[in-house]
Amino acid sequence: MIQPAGFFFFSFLGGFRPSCGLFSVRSFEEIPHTGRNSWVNLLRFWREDRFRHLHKHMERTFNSLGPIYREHVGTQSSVNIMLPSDISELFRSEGLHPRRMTLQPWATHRETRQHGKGVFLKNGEEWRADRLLLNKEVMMSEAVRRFIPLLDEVAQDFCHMMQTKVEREGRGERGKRSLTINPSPDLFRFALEASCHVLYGERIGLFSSSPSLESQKFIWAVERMLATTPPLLYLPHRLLLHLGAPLWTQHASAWDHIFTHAEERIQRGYQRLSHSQSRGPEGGGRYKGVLGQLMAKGQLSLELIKANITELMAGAVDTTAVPLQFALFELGRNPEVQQRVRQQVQESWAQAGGDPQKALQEAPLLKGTIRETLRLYPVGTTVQRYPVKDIVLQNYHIPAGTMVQACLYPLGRSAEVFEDPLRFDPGRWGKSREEGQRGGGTGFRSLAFGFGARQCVGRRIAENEMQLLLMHILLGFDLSVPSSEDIKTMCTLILMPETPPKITFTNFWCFSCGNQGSHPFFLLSSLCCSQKTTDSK
Ligand code: HEM
Repeated sequence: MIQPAGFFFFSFLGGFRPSCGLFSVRSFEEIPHTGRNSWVNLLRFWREDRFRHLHKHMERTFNSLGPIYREHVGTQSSVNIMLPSDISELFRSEGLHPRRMTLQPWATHRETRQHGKGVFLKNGEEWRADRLLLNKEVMMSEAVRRFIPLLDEVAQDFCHMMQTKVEREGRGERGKRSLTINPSPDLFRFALEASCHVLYGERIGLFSSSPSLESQKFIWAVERMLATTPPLLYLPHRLLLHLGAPLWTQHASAWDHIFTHAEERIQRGYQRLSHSQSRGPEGGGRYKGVLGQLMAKGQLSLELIKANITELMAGAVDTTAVPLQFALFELGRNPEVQQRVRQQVQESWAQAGGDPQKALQEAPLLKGTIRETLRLYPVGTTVQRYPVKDIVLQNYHIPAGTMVQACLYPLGRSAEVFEDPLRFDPGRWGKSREEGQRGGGTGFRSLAFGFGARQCVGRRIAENEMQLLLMHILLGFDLSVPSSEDIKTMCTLILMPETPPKITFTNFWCFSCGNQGSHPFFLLSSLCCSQKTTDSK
């Protein structure tokens, strides 16, 4: 069994202590709870619309019951925690194959519809072996180096599309035109275009004047799947399935659409790959996306490749499009922060000589911006684990197999964990661990992508995709917001704004030569023009 580095050392220090001299461990039953009757609790959830505001409900409950509580709602029971020290203890006790709560309705759907039955339900060593093969194509630095240019191309195209829009529809004098829009639909298109480029190695033309209806339908299907999942987690969904409940029907048809979309693209990718292989070595040199890599290597069966690509596609769009909305909003309402990040980005881009990966490496505030956004607005509000051995949290005994949830929304906004928690400060992540972060230094504060063997497999795609887009936006536009009031949020399966925020984009312009934003040297006209002179030599 493979364990994270340091596991044995930590388990030796912090393993389960049934009771120790000074204070004895309290029983599981003594953990504060929100009510023992899970069906009464479920009714309360429905009545008070708590599914939509689960993150706020958790925050309130921690405030009233303390840093650990039990909750029983419908078919789900969990122990909820929020302090980094407890979360680190939980992750130390995870096995190789924690079951993930969110996959249950999906798994039932797959079983009943006979879609590659069982493919997603692999566990243990078998699952781990597949995941390691997948990691090579999406997580390892060699893979990241290959797909960054693809993401960069889409990010630059997004900015050109936006520039044209601002010039055409914006107000103000030439060179400083502004346009206030809800960027959400464009960000969804960006996320889908970027993930298709990386996964299938092909562009799907979503920035063209007539983007395909098929792609828009895919975006709607993912939204519907996410929105219908939370209630299904708390209800006996096999029963719903047999009753033909509308919620279940919507959920199932959304999944069917996602599977069909992925199936068609995979089929096309497969044909392209066979075609290029038949043309001999000269056809095989170009990077063909994750799908092409997996097919060319042939280590996973076609069934498994399909399953993994479908899962990646389903997880790829909303997860990045939504935090980008929050990031633009926070940068827009914090102009000094925006200027600090922009300055770093300008310098790093100027020094990187057009190499996007180098530019990102030299601009840590961009990474800080993403971390800070996900601290305040975690896409997934919880990370769940089933410990494989008994553990002690807050001096309560937690039996192996209990579902324990690390609650990221209350964690990210806790004054016990973060100094001035509501301040948007990308710089806090570059500081030494103790600065800007409270409560001792075990880490486990930035957990938006989960942790360990089962952490988000799309993490590197997501981080680079979001950073590249923000980099080009900051190079090309000044951002502001018409209203700096806090955004009201709601939970579907992911945390999102109740109403997408409006953002004002103002084009930058070099007054000397007329170069427009997104040009690396746009602001300092001397740099812009000197670059032109150098180029023309
Ligand atoms: C800001 C963006 C994203 C966030 C915050 C995020 C967050 C997460 C989290 C918390 C998990 C569960 C991890 C755990 O239990 O330890 C997860 C799993 C997963 N994510 Fe992401 N994700 C993001 C973007 C993406 C993208 C872009 C993709 C696909 C390209 C993706 C695909 C997946 C998949 C397939 C899993 C399941 C992995 C497994 O169980 O093996 N995610 N994600």
